[in-house]
Formats: sequence, C-alpha cells, structure tokens
Amino acid sequence: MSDLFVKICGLKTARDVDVAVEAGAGAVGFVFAPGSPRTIGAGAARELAARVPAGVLTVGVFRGQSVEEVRRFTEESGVRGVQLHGEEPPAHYEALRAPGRTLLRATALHVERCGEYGEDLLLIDAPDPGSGKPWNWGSAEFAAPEGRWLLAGGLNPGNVREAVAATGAWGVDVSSGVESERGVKSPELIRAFVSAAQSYDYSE
Ligand SMILES: O=C(O)c1ccccc1NCC(=O)[C@H](O)[C@H](O)COP(=O)(O)O
Repeated sequence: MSDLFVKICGLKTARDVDVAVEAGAGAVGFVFAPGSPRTIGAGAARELAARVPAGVLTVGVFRGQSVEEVRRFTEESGVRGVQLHGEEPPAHYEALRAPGRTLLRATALHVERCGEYGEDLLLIDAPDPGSGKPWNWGSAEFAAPEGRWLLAGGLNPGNVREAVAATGAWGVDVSSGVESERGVKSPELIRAFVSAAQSYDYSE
C-alpha cells in the first residue's frame, strides 16, 4: 500500500461522492467549467461538498474563466481547492490565493517544478482535459517536474499503476476512466481505481 494521492474528478451525485470518500480518495473535484457533461452549479456542489469530511480536499475545476467568476463559484460552493485548466497566468493564482485554499495548476505544457505560477499542486494533464485520452506520459521525452504533482489524462484502473511506475507521480487524477458512460460515474470503477492506485508501492 502507498500514500499515493488520488483525486476523483467530475462528480455530480451524492452517491458518487460518498463512494469516492469511502474508497480513500484524497480529493474530489466538481467541474465549474462550462460545456462539459460533468458541469454542475455552485449550489449543487455546495450540497455535495458538505458531505465530504475535512481530511478530503474539495476542488472546483475551471477553464478560462475570469478571476471574479472563479472566486464567486468557489465562495458559493464552499470548495477548498481551485483547479485552473486554461493556462491562466501567475497573476490569477496570486489573485485567488486565500487562507486555507489549495491552488492547483493543470497544464499539458512541460513544467520544471511545481510552484512556478504560485500553485500548491501541479496537475500534468492531456491537452484536452476530461477527454479520457491518454498522452505520452510513458515516453522517454517526458520529464517529470520537481515537487508535488499529479498525473492525469486517460488513466483507468488497468493502467494507473503502470503510469505511476513510469513517471513517479506523487498523485493521480481521473474522470473518464471511472465512468460507465461519458459524464456518468461508476461506483465499481471508482473503487477499483483507488484500490489499484493505492496498491502501488514506490519501492517496486
Ligand atoms: O471533465 C471535464 O469535462 C473538464 C472540462 C474542462 C476542464 C477540465 C475538465 N476536467 C478535468 C479532469 O477531469 C481531470 O483533471 C483530468 O483531466 C482527467 O481527465 P480524464 O482523462 O477524463 O481522466
């Protein structure tokens, strides 16, 4: 067993939040970026976030939205983490910094180390986030950043251990790989993903 940090993203129902928490996820994500089958409103997210124990991070997921909009969704929903997917500049991270808030920078670009934009956690993702399409994390060209970073993009219960072994990621993030159809989470796949990820032993 490892302490691998697991984030389950794109949750929309109380059942799926409860399953993710009980399975051992360290974070759960709610999509506030418009235009996704996983998008929910701040009010719905507030009810879901209220079910989550203090030790599990609740995260709002945004893409290309203004600082004002991100702030409004974050405050209305009560999530404690903010994840930006739109290659927002460092000024957005500075503006969104608040006591007790965790900032996550999601990018498909090469990054030397976590924290360059003022983020607390880095998420190295596919160019098309939430698509379920894997990218070349296993290739020789991929250089892992320094610091705490999560791997995302096309992960599923069957490949997550191999992905962590290949990259040395501190954590993993998944959405499509724990769905029975696009936008619909599967409790069985959530449990299988967390179990597979956390069975990884870094000394392997
Ligand atoms: O999920 C979406 O539809 C989405 C839309 C806009 C910005 C981000 C989005 N999702 C982010 C994630 O779910 C994860 O961070 C990650 O990309 C995992 O995606 P997947 O490849 O589907 O596992």
